[in-house]
Amino acid sequence: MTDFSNTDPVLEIKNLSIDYGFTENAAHVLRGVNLTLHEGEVLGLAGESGCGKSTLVYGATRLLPPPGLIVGGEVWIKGTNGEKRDLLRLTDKELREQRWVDEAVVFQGAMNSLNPVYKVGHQIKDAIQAHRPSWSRDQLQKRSEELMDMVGISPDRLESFPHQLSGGMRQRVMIAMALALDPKVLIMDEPTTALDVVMQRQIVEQITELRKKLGFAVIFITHDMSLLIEIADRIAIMYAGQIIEDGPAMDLYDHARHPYTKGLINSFPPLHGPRRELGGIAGTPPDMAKLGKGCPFAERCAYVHDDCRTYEVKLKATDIVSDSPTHLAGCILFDELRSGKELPTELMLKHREV
Ligand SMILES: Nc1ncnc2c1ncn2[C@@H]1O[C@H](COP(=O)(O)OP(=O)(O)OP(=O)(O)O)[C@@H](O)[C@H]1O
Repeated sequence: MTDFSNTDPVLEIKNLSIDYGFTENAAHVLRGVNLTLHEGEVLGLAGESGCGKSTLVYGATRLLPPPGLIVGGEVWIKGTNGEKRDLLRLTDKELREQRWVDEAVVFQGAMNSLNPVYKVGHQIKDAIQAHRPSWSRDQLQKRSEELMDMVGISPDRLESFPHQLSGGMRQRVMIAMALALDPKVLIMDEPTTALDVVMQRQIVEQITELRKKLGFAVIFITHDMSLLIEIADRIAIMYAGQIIEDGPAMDLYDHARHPYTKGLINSFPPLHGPRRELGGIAGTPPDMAKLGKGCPFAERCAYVHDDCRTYEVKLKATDIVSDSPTHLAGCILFDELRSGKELPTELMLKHREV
């Protein structure tokens, strides 16, 4: 786990807002999200189903299908030439040219998106050729073999059809394809969810290895906090379309600030360390089409009080309780702590002590 906060950002999402629908009934699914990914960093994005993780990354990469609508914000990406451009303001042609080169996305359920009637090699070469039309057949073959090798599959499997590969192998092929043009940013939406735990582990280890070797930065989406702590340098937690906590992975895991993060961590068994009783979070996330004022977690929060009903969630430093200046949280308790009120004891404890 490394601190990348001093390295240059490769991706900066600023104040991104996304609606589903455009009538007065539109659901404001993403509300002013800020997120920064630094060069070479693995950023884990977690939160319960429906909190907006996929909407955030597909919106930020302009891959969001209708009725999703970007209603505001900026997404600055650093290209391979070092120049920063706002993805939301590129023309379609510019977008096509930079996609796969600057950033690549491995979609949720990607392993099922290989075309069943073409051999794997054909599909990898096709993807490369779209961006490197002048490459010879030999060059395409060589790069495809290199990519298969990189993700731990024998290059002779280029001759296989997707159904001849296991789920884990198909997922690796998708990762190979995403890395084909050496992108600086790799976005992975639940890349291991459909796989058994052994395969999950192997894929996570492989991504870690490849990241070290090739130096790309990763946004890794999952709802599995235990898995995230294995791979991420930094973790951002989403709830009801907002980032409610963002901090160095270990600090966030050990000493979660937001009551929601605490509940989320407590919902998964730890991969290492002593066994502990699992909790969970009572209730369900709010209906995004009917969000009112105040903290959207208030209804489910054990520490809720009157002021939470009008509190406007805003990420702020929590260095008042830790020495990590980059650990941010959007919870009224920390504002109150600053003004002299005490924090509930459970929130002062390290997660391992709870
Ligand atoms: N096509 C759509 N029309 C209306 N609302 C949608 C649509 N797609 C998603 N939503 C809503 O947007 C919210 C965020 O969904 P999103 O898929 O981004 O969440 P997620 O955190 O990625 O969930 P998961 O972990 O299940 O993939 C949800 O409340 C969902 O109901």
